[in-house]
Amino acid sequence: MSVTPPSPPDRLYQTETVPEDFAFSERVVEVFDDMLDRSIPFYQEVIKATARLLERYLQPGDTICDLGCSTGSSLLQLARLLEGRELRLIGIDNSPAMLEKARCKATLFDRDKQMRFILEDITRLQRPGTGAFICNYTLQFIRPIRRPALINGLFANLRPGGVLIVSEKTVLPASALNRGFIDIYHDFKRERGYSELEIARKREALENILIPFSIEENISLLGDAGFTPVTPFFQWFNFSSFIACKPG
Ligand SMILES: C[S@@+](CC[C@H](N)C(=O)[O-])C[C@H]1O[C@@H](n2cnc3c(N)ncnc32)[C@H](O)[C@@H]1O
Ligand SMILES: O=C(O)C(=O)C[C@]1(C(=O)O)C=C[C@@H](O)C=C1
Repeated sequence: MSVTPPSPPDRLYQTETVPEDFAFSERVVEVFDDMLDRSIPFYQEVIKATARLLERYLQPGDTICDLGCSTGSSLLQLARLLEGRELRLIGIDNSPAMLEKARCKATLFDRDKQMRFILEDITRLQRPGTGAFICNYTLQFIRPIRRPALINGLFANLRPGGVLIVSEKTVLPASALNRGFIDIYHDFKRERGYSELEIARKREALENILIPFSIEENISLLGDAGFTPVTPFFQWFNFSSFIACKPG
């Protein structure tokens, strides 16, 4: 079961005008839950896998901080999957429109007492003693040059024994296989009702905005910050999820 109320269908890229650069604008927020549902392979499965990992690592009283929480779908699902555990749930995003929607959804599902949504830039975050950070499909929107400082900051803000979960779109550099993975991803989108034109226009809008790293680059980024072990726990073609542990 998903804890997402129906969102209007994502038809943003059906129009013929030249697409603007992708941004988390009010137009995107409006259709965002439908967009994620139809654009991120195994989105719900990754949240379930994350819950399975977190229940093994977290301690009573721990805080889970979801970075780039958008409309709060992951935190709402985690609240349900980790029901009965004494955890504090915090969602952080720098889009007021996303947070407004997240707060409405939390109220709608009677979870508003259990979680807080905070307007903040994740590159300036100060939350020492956090038990787990989740950074799903968000790092790819941070300029590559700023990623090491962000990850170093997350390492510093985790308590010893804490974990960071990262999910990202990835790239296979200089590889013909990369083209194949992208084609398979576009088939996935087509099967979910996106037209050729919508797929092409979204791709253009995301150019230079969503900058994917390879699996190896993500692992190095996390390892260089001091996380060990670092390992993927999920992969579907050009989408991967990693767990990175701060030694206890
Ligand atoms: C693709 S969405 C993340 C999806 C979400 N994590 C989930 O799994 O449902 C990326 C989010 O990151 C947020 N974001 C991008 N840069 C940010 C920053 N520097 N600080 C905080 N949030 C940021 C955007 O507003 C957007 O809501
Ligand atoms: O539509 C795509 O091509 C995507 O990469 C999906 C993706 C993502 O992975 O973050 C891109 C933008 C939106 O934030 C939602 C999903």
